[in-house]
Amino acid sequence: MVKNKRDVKPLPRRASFSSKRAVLNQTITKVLSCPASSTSIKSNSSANIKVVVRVRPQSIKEEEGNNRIVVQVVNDDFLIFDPEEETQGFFFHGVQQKGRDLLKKVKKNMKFFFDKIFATDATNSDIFKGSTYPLISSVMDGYNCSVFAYGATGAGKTFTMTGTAENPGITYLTMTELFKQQEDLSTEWDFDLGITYLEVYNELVKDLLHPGPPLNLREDSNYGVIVAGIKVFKISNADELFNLLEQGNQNRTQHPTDANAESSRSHAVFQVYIKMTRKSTKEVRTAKLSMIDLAGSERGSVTGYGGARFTEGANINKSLLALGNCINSLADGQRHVPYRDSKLTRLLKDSLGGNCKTVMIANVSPSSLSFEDTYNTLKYATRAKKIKSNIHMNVAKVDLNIIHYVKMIDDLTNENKTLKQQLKEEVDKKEMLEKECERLKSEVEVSGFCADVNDEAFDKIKVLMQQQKEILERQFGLELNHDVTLLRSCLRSMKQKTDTEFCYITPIKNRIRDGLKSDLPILQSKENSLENVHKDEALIVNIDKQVDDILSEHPQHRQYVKMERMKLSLLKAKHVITLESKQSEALITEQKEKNELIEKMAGSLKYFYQLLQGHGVASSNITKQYQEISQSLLGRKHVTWGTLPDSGISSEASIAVSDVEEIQENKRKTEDEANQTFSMPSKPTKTPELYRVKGPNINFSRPVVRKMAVKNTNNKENVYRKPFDSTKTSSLTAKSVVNSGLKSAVTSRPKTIINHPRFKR
Ligand SMILES: Nc1ncnc2c1ncn2[C@@H]1O[C@H](COP(=O)(O)OP(=O)(O)OP(=O)(O)O)[C@@H](O)[C@H]1O
Repeated sequence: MVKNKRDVKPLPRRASFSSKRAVLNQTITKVLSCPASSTSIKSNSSANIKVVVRVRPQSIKEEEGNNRIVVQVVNDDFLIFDPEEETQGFFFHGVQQKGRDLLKKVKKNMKFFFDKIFATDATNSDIFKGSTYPLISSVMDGYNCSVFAYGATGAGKTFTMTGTAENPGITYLTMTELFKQQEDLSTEWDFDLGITYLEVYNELVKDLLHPGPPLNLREDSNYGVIVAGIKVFKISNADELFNLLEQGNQNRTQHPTDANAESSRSHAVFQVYIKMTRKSTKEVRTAKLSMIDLAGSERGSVTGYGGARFTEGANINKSLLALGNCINSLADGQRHVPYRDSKLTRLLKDSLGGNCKTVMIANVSPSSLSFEDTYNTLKYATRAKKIKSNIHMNVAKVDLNIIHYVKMIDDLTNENKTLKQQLKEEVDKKEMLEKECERLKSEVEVSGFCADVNDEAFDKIKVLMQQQKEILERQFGLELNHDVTLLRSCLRSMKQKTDTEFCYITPIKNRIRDGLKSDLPILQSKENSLENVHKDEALIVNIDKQVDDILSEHPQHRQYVKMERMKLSLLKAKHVITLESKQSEALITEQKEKNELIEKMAGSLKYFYQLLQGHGVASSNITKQYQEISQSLLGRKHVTWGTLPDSGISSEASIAVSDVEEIQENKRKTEDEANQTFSMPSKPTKTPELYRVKGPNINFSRPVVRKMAVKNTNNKENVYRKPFDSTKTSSLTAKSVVNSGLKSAVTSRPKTIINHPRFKR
């Protein structure tokens, strides 16, 4: 039983939470161990706002005034407002009259139905179980959700949302459950969680956790209305939340009024941003959970205040009126909804008519003292029931066209085959070089020449041969370093591109084009160091010429020169072997990673196909494509469909490397295709203009909650870097650059060395 506001325990926004933490934790544990209510929010693409009504107990004042009870809760979804009293008959001079007592007011006796009705004995944990508990799994599935408490001043909104230390409100209960579910899912998902807490007071938006000047609202195509400059706090457990809530509530504007001793004079909006990344597939889900404690509406006469308090009240009423108008427009299905009439309605735009599962908690007093307020609240709540919102999961890959997956898997499979073939060639080449090395070694031994000649020509030859050796050694060092680094960096950047873009819809053309830009600096550096190598090569040729000239005059030194040149050849052969084996190593690693990637993609493909199927949007074409790709992977080795926990299929599949010709044919086709499709500039003359990339990223470290990018049904295309100007292009193509990076690293350099005139000798 509620006494007067001043008689009941203080609300936590003024109480010290820390001292009551222990009691509270026990209560929470009890609350959360109770089974959840059967109320459920269905994950339809279109859902009505769920409306629950909470009737608070009478306050002492109401009780003492012996006021009539005007709300009769009949069962958990039906109540009668202003019920008929027991008919006792109307007697006049002891005689029962036929008509009714005209002095008595006619009762409204109105029947209201809601999704759930909580009578006066309901606790906050009951409200939690019947309202926000079902929302939590929706949040985890990537749906935006919101809950707001609506009602007249003193109707129990803050008690419901914030509660007391003994009877914690649903904000705390919801967050505790959210953390619990987060922990349960932590083996499969990585979580990023941030919160904001703000108030709208006198039409000004203020950060409650980081007080400062008023903040502005901005529209974001993905996240609807966002608050520019609000500070997002990262939290990882309920305790941290507790402190922040306490801190925020301290900052909330609150003044006593006649109607409510601790009346909240502002609308408080608590928001949680969640980003979930599936560890296995890198699927990203984002969701926003908003919990709103509205300021109470009041009649000027009831508050009994003038001046600042009156302005306050007028602003509250103005924003609530705007809210009522929005509710009416949405309920009537009107195209224009006046969200812009107040800051509150702009903030609630998402929750009311956007991509959001919403629960409205209508708080009412049962006493006839609040007759009008209760009646209005029930009427608005009834209107709100009619609002439908279009909801969708904020899952980065749900709208991925399955054909892209098929193409990506095909590409990777082909690439894998090519890599295997290259690897085989490298191994063969290495064997050949080792044999050549042995041969040269034995030749040197057989020649058995010992240079003891001591004349000027011989000294000159000696110096020149020594110079040549030094140049070659420097060249080898450079080549080894450069080619291996280049190959590694090419492979790494290719892998990064595939990995990061694995989970978004990215037209392959754009993806490769973007990737090329990052390869350009590497190609540039390759060009530079190749220039040095060419200079060295010219020097070597020059030295050779000088030696040959000397030999023509002093043929007696031919034997010595031959031996020295053989030594150099031996040196080159060893160098090539080292280079080959380093490159083979990198290729083996790359091949392993490609296999893993194919395996991951196979798992993702299955998961998303099931997801589409679950949502009833897997068309026969998609099903056919899916079956084709799964057929082509089944029966091949190393592709395990069971990478996702629910995949069910555990058969092993292979990516066969059977036909070298087929591989080359495929590669040729792909290159032709890429050549026809696009080209790129010969030089990165200026930094390409960057465009906003919409992706499911939440940058909590930034002060502004910007673009918590989620794919929007209206906005399916990602925005990429500005395409290159096709008029300024060279004949380089995506594939050719990536391939040439690879090819040159893998094959060109060794070939250059083997074909070098000195080496051939
Ligand atoms: N279900 C309840 N059980 C016990 N006490 C309650 C309940 N609901 C509300 N109260 C008490 O009623 C008083 C008014 O509640 P509360 O401050 O939550 O109203 P409010 O709707 O937030 O008002 P305002 O809009 O003016 O801030 C408080 O003292 C609160 O403790």
